[in-house]
Amino acid sequence: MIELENLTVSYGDLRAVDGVSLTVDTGDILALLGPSGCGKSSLLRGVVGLEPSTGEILIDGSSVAGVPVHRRRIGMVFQDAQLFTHRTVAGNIAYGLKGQDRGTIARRVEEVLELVGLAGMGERSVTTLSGGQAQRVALARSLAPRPDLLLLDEPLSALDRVLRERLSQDLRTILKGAGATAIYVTHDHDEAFAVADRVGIMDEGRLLQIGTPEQLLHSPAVPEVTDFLGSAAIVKGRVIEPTEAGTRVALPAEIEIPGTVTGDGVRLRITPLGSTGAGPADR
Ligand SMILES: Nc1ncnc2c1ncn2[C@@H]1O[C@H](COP(=O)(O)OP(=O)(O)OP(=O)(O)O)[C@@H](O)[C@H]1O
Repeated sequence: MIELENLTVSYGDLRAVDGVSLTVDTGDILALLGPSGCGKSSLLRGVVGLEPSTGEILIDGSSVAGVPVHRRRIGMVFQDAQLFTHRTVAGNIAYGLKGQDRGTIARRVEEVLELVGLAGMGERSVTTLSGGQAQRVALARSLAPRPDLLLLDEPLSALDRVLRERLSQDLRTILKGAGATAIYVTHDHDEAFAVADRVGIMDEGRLLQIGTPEQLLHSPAVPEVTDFLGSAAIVKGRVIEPTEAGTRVALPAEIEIPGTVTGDGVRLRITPLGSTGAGPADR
């Protein structure tokens, strides 16, 4: 379990993170969502120890104060994969496993490659990978040492929209498969809702509200949450079966949407909600 108590990260007079307190249970994924400059990356950098911070950071009840970055057992995945180009895929993943015997390393590398959907690609040069594959390798590299906490800073934002949507689904499956406790930073609502169990909305260094997508949309704590998320309705759909084209889902015959509709109809956008565990919903 990760607990932040009154975490503050300052650059001179600017409080980029301003007294944030939150908890992430073991195995849960929290997305931090907010406009550019609200302090999301600074929060991650404070937690991992790349920026000095005040307040408490507890991992499974123990404070990480004074623990150097490389001893914190925290993995990080960034927007660009930041792979070592002179190493193979397997060489990149093995990097975080130094000190273990070769057989153990080889087994773990295969295990995480399978987890991220790249089984058998260990000997490939990383320079031959697509952007999406490179991010999967970066994720595998971070997961390999079984970190207590994984921090992901806009890991999909360099990819195109279609790939981003597909990978956000996969990412949730991968993180859940690894049993990872994760904080996932993004400015994309759909991505946050697809990947996370709970979402925290940040603005100007403060955490405005933390909750499930339903709680944020239906019971916003402050008007700024609605300003940022916009109005949306969550309509639960029941998953019937997978089909060749996707998934067959039953929706209620009539749904209520916010606002007044004056035209001929409405267009709906479908966002699977990772947090419900109940399958796709219509938003
Ligand atoms: N090294 C730094 N020195 C001074 N100010 C900084 C530094 N890094 C970030 N800031 C400022 O801190 C505030 C928060 O920045 P941060 O990068 O944490 O926000 P963010 O929400 O991650 O933004 P983005 O989504 O654009 O990455 C911003 O006002 C930014 O200008």
